[in-house]
Amino acid sequence: MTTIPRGVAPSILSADFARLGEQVDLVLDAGARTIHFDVMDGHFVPPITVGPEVAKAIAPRIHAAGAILDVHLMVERPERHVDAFAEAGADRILVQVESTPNVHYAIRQIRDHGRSPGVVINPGTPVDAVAELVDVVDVVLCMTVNPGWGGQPFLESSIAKLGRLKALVGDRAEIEVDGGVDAGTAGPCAEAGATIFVAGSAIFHADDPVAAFHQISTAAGYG
Ligand SMILES: O=C(CO)[C@@H](O)[C@H](O)COP(=O)(O)O
Ligand SMILES: [Co+2]
Repeated sequence: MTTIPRGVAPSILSADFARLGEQVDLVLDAGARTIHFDVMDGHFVPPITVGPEVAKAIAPRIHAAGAILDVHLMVERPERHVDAFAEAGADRILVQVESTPNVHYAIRQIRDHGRSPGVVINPGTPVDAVAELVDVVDVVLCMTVNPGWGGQPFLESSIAKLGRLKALVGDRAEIEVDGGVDAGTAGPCAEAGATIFVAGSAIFHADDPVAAFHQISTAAGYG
């Protein structure tokens, strides 16, 4: 496995898109080493968000800070989009196991671009769905809300699920959590085995996003 930054990964889904560069710089200056970028196509999930051109626009400032761009593809048939995001500067590309019959192929595409692959499972997807993929990815992301929107409450059943996922994954891949992560939920996720903590609204909707970043980092054990 390549070296992967652990800790809190701010999700720009909840940032002010009119000031996107400034908002990314704010969390990079606070110490974020992973910036999470949610891509939604209006099919796999109802909303439509951003694409490779926006990734390309923010990637240079992320890389200049020594951080990585973590692209979460909530799109049908992600294998059609891997090339564009790799060329746009994505460092890690996460594909949903539910989004394609060819998830192993998509992971191979990501690796062939020299990027880091990850696989994502939705709340309704059992951890066994990644059993044949753990050895070909760097990260397994466990959705702790249903995908598609920021600001949803953390699904408490995720803690027991993370325990089952950690038992399956062991030290073969990092475990990332995404959805409803805040200073209250990050600690239990860390105890259950998570090492990467995506947080959107808890950071960018906070009165003081930098303080929120530090609080969640401390709660996760990366303060
Ligand atoms: O992938 C997603 C949503 O589908 C996330 O990355 C959200 O951005 C998380 O937002 P919060 O739950 O932290 O507000
Ligand atoms: Co996400």
